[in-house]
Amino acid sequence: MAVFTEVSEAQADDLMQSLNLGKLTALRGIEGGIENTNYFATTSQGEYVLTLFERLTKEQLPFYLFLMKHLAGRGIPVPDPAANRDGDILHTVSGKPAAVVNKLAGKSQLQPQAVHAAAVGDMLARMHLAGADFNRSQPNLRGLPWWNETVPVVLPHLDEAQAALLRSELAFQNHIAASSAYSALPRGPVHADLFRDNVMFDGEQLTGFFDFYFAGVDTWLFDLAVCLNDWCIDLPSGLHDSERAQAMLKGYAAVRPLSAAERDLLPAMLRAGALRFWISRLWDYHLPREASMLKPHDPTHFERVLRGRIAQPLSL
Ligand SMILES: Nc1ncnc2c1ncn2[C@@H]1O[C@H](COP(=O)(O)OP(=O)(O)OP(=O)(O)O)[C@@H](O)[C@H]1O
Ligand SMILES: N[C@@H](CCO)C(=O)O
Repeated sequence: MAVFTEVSEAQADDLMQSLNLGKLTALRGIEGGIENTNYFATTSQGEYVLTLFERLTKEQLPFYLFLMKHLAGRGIPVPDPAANRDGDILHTVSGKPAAVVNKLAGKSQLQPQAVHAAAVGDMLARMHLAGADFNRSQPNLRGLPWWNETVPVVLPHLDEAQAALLRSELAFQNHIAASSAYSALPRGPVHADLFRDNVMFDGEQLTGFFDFYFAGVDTWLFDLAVCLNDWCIDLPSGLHDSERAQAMLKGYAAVRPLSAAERDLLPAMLRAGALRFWISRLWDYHLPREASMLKPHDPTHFERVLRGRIAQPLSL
């Protein structure tokens, strides 16, 4: 259940009418998700998603919402936040910041084949290019500074071998981030959390992707590494699937070829992507927040992925 804040039909109807989206005919709480309150709202005009932001602030939200609007305007299939007569896309419902977006068609593909990985690679590259001239900037709030802050907090919960791995990988990533090769990587707005549950498919056709609330400005290669670490890793073994990875890389490079610096640093960014989600899952697991984390994700999965990425670096 991901309804942390109740919204009445009257409240939702008022909002939908102020957005010129028609009269509310149905309102249904959405069960998935652990961060925000989400409802499907049906009106006389169509189907929408109403989100009340439980943790993100009014200062952080414009970056995500305007990025979605920018990408949607460029034909990227992402939810388009609805504006009121004054052009505002960030609203207030029950005292919480809120947004209304169009409902995307399709469903998640939780057992992807190479064809799905290729479609994600293609779409990710299109998103990177379409976002290149987005005029707002916000860092990836789950990037290196957050890893440096959070590792000492989770270390006491680990056994000796895990703690040694976490410390040494963090040192490696600090070293990489200070290198001139890393500075040469192209960057821009990235999704940073484009896992299987955030992409919709109709058969083999990618129909859209959502959940931009970990987006930020970072290297495009990091975004690709996050996708490779989810779409091209077998569950629950954590083993790399070469066929899906080659398909994703090919799909991406057909739209935006990787530079020499990106090819060189792909193994290091695959490790960075695994480290990022190992840390966040450890943090969520050992330091649960009130009224959230109904079912924390397994941190050991990304420990396995990281060990695999170190033992068998992916070479291009
Ligand atoms: N624009 C959309 N179109 C269709 N379905 C959506 C849309 N936005 C959200 N959903 C549905 O709502 C569910 C929850 O949304 P989401 O994943 O964004 O939750 P969250 O709590 O905000 O984030 P998290 O996944 O990080 O816990 C999704 O799994 C999806 O089924
Ligand atoms: N994709 C994240 C959850 C937050 O969206 C994870 O699997 O740890």
